[in-house]
Amino acid sequence: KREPCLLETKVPFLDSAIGILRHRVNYLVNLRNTYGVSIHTLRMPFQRLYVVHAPELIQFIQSKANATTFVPNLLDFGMLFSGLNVDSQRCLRRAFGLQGNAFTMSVHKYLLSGPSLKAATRAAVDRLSASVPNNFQHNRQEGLLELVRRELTLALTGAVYGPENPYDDPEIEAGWRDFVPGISHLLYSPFPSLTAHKALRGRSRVIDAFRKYFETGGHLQAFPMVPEMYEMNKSHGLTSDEAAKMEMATSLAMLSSGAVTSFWLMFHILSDATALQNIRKELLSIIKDEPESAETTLRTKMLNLNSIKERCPTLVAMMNETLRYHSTVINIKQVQHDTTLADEYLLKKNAIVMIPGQSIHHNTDIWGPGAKTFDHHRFLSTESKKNLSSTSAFRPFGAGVTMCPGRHFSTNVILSLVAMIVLQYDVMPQAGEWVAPTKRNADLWNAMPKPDWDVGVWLAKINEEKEVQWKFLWGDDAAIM
Ligand code: HEM
Repeated sequence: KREPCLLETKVPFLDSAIGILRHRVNYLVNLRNTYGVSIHTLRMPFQRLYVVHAPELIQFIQSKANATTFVPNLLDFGMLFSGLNVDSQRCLRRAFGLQGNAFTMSVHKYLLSGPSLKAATRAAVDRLSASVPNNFQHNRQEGLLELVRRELTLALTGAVYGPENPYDDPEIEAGWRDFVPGISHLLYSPFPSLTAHKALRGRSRVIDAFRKYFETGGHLQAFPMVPEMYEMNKSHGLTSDEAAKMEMATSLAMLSSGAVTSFWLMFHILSDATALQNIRKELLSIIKDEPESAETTLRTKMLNLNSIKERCPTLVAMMNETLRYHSTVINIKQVQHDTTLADEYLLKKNAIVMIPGQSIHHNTDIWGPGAKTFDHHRFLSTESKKNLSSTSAFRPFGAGVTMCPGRHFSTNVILSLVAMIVLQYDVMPQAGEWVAPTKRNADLWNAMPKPDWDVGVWLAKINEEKEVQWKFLWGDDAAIM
């Protein structure tokens, strides 16, 4: 009786499974909207789930005092979809317990801040500035998601895996794309080998490529994070082949949300003429003309992308609003022992606590009456900006010790890609007008929802810029001044 109330119990144990299958990412938020509860229980076969919606309860769960009661556990998720064998799983559980894994530790060490974050960002930006002019051709027609996805995949993986990046091979990139839709099957299907056959074949192709990459020393030329986590996994007893599989976890963290975020950000910018104009104006105000050289007749314009966060408030505000408005993040923690939350709710040992980000991001008490609409001005106001630093209000990257350590790397690279596109191209909808795709089929496990269909666009190089040669770089902070 003291447990949070149980909702939807027409068919015991199966209501929730059916609800998730039918409504996917919207299921938990629909329940909150229907019943208006702060916390409730869902019963799944062999598992109790508590879904927490109220900011004050979330604060209790996240408090330092409760850090050992509510423990995140991403290791199981990583091991499940990377296909590690039982011995390797045992090794990693023994080595790390619930304290992350070699991958999460290395990302925290290398990408969270400092010179290594700068080096990784710079490597990704260099790749983008070389590839955008080749792939974004005048008059090209393609899906917007597909355009940004390919650019980001090659830039992010290139920066991390170095010159021998397995994803440079289109076959391997296609293998990854085949694999991603299978993740939901690995999580929920009793027979993934039957229901996700194509996805598992794609995974094998990617893993084989990584085996070869490590065997031939490709990792020795990579960002130091890669050899470090490989060696760490081997030192805990994984064979080389099994350690290579853990790159599925790195790839998923790196690739699952960035392209979708860029798609929605681009969509909102392009479909709002005022926003687009303001963003172009802000970017143009920080461009420098390079001194003319005898070698070329083109004018060279240089943009230090490192200054965007300081000098382009509208672009940054739209990025934050894209994350707030669209995020489908669900934080998952495991209850370590029977406990009473906020002196009221009994939570049982081994149950899973789920915190849907949308309950917070669309909460009118926090964000005002317009919480459920996209507002490109929202984060220009001081009041809303204050909320950015509170994970009880803004949590697209999670919260606490497991808060996404790749958040700065990904925002740096996404903002850079968007700046390169809007400065050089007019991007028009093939359909004649911008129509936002629905997100009904988005995956429950992804922090950002993929659109149900891609939006066909038509690229036109901006006329004035035909005579211009662009130089995009990620400079030192001092260069901003
Ligand atoms: C827009 C892009 C991204 C979004 C929205 C995003 C979101 C998230 C979220 C919601 C979590 C779970 C946090 C929690 O449980 O509290 C997470 C964890 C993580 N992310 Fe990201 N992420 C992005 C990009 C990246 C990139 C590019 C990398 C790495 C290169 C990365 C690496 C990680 C890692 C290692 C974790 C696990 C942290 C831990 O357990 O300690 N992410 N991310």
